Amino acid sequence: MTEHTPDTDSTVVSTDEMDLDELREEIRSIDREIVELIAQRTYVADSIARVKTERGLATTDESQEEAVMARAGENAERFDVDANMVKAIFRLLIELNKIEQRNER
Ligand SMILES: C=C(O[C@@H]1C=C(C(=O)O)C=C[C@H]1O)C(=O)O
Repeated sequence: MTEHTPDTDSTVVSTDEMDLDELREEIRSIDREIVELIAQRTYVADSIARVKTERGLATTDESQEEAVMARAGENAERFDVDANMVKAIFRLLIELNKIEQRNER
């Protein structure tokens, strides 16, 4: 059942709506953190690109990509989220990093 409580303006808002707003605020904060972490991952890729240039290494390192993907699967299981979905996201993150590295070199 939906309860109703007056807010500070004395208009009536449902507690269900308040919960929804709070939960969406939580999502908003998480979304910001996700983008911040993607940015951090991309900055590290810039540094890796410089090391690769110095050492004459190729941008793509398949064995490292396999290790990243395996870790993504393990972490998905650890946090009980769909491993295929998490791996699809990591595939995109890897491609994003490689585009960034190619621009950097
Ligand atoms: C970041 C690197 O460059 C590429 C991008 C990777 C990634 O985003 O995880 C992994 C391997 C490379 O193909 C790396 O070599 O570590």
